[in-house]
Amino acid sequence: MAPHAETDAGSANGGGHYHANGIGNGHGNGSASATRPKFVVNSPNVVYTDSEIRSKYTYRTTKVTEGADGTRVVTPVETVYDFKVDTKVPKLGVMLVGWGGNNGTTVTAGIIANRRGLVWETRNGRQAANYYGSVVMGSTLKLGTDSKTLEDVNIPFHDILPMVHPNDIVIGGWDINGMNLADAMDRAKVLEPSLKALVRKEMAAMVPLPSIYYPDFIAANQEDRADNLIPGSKACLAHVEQIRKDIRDFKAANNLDKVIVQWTANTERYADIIPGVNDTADNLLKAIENGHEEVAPSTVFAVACILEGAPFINGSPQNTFVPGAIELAERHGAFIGGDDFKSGQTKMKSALVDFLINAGLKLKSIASYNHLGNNDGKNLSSQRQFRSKEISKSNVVDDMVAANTVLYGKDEHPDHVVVIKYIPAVGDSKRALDEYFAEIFLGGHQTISMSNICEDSLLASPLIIDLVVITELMTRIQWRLHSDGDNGKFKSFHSVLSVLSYMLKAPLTPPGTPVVNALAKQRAALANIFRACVGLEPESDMTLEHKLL
Ligand SMILES: NC(=O)c1ccc[n+]([C@@H]2O[C@H](COP(=O)([O-])OP(=O)(O)OC[C@H]3O[C@@H](n4cnc5c(N)ncnc54)[C@H](O)[C@@H]3O)[C@@H](O)[C@H]2O)c1
Ligand SMILES: O=P([O-])([O-])O[C@@H]1[C@@H](O)[C@H](O)[C@@H](O)[C@H](O)[C@@H]1O
Repeated sequence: MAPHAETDAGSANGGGHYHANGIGNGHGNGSASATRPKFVVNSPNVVYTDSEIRSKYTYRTTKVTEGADGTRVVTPVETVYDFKVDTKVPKLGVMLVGWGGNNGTTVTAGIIANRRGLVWETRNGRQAANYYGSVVMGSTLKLGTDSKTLEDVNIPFHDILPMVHPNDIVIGGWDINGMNLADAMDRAKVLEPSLKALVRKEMAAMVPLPSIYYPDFIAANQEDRADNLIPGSKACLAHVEQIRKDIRDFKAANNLDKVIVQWTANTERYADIIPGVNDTADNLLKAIENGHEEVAPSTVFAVACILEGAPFINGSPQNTFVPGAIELAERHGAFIGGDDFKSGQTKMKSALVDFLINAGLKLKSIASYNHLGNNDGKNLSSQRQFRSKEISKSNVVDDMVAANTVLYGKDEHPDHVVVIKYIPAVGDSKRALDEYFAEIFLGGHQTISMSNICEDSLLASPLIIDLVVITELMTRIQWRLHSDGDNGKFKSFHSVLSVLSYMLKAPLTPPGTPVVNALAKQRAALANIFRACVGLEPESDMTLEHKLL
């Protein structure tokens, strides 16, 4: 049976415009246009204009100090902020580094399928495109309580503030392999043939831009892919300038208002942090100019994006953001975020460990094994690249353990092993086997064993979308202290977007600030920051209205 839905991309997409290295319906948002909010907050602290939402928000925290006699003194603290949200949703472009990979091809096909409302045949019947797995497009958050029924009123997460719709995102990018996206989609072996048939024509027109390739940073087994290269095998200013030009050209060719760059290329080995080389912004720029061999391709991309003013997100575990890169981002007020998409096994871990430890169950060991057969797994079969992943997968429990001093003494923590094996036969359908072993009441034990088949790219692709949509929104949110007065200067959030942590295994945070890995806390932070931008209190789940009756 012929797949259901048009196969002629042009008509199906309303005469969509396709640019080399980019897709888009050409009728996205056009130039930025103000988007009407989905609800109106009835408060003297919230003001709506044609182009902005302004809110006065009282942030309530609790400071703890040590009293003279050792007693802890706890003091409620209030800080009043002014938030300003630009409600003009831009025409957004995303450039993926590693566009021809499993994630890159899958997310591209997924956006095309959703944009065109595709339905395709599978062995289980007809399947419609969706954005399941995206917290922005697939989940809701509580707005408040119905004044009559006292029932929760929940809204799509996407509706809390004006956000880019993924269907309108124009995608392009780079790859060291020159295969067009349709053939690369076949190579990835992720999607149903009937879906691939419907997007093939559009994807065949997309060819990744040549990229930089420094062989020592990824597994040697990746060498046979490297046929689409910018000349040069180590960092240099020419590489930075070429990437910056590629971003400018992509933006102009697609009539974009903004471009965000995301690394979904192979996992690199860690770079050594070397004083005088990558420890400061100036040293890093000098090291690139001098062709220092310890500067990774991902760091060169990060520097290029920072200098070009394009937010850069690292979806892989390597230490792309060496201290010099972070300092450079802060100097330029450029947004960076990372590291390593939190897609399957680790996402489960960050929820389960939170549950066990907060239930007072003493987690004693975690054994995390998985095998997979895609190219990511092939690259990770090399020890130095695996080590990058082992670090990001292992540190995810640290904050939850450290927070419970009842269960854990100083420097005490569960045993934790991470094993990843490459077994080509299973392809992108990663098999994760986990065992959680905990001590319970009176010397008892609880052992939780789980098998988790994570179809890697289908779990990671929605995260790529969330990271992009939320990062773009963050470029339109500014704050100031209310006490600064009407002439106070508004500022953006810190360059390091720790608000992205829900989507990432090893959240990058502003220097000196703590890392939060607990999944529920990460999501609450995201939702409550956006609630604050429309003057709403954090959702406390106290529901006193249902208790003080
Ligand atoms: N569930 C997931 O898929 C998941 C979860 C977390 C993290 N990640 C990370 O995301 C990344 C991509 O995963 P994938 O499954 O798409 O891998 P993949 O191997 O299929 O794709 C990576 C692509 O990057 C390209 N590439 C390598 N070096 C490059 C460079 N310097 N410039 C441009 N392109 C380059 C490769 O040719 C390949 O096409 C990996 O680092 C992986 O560890 C994936
Ligand atoms: O996100 P998650 O499922 O915990 O971790 C995954 C690893 O288990 C897998 O081996 C790797 O190939 C993916 O890139 C991803 O990092």
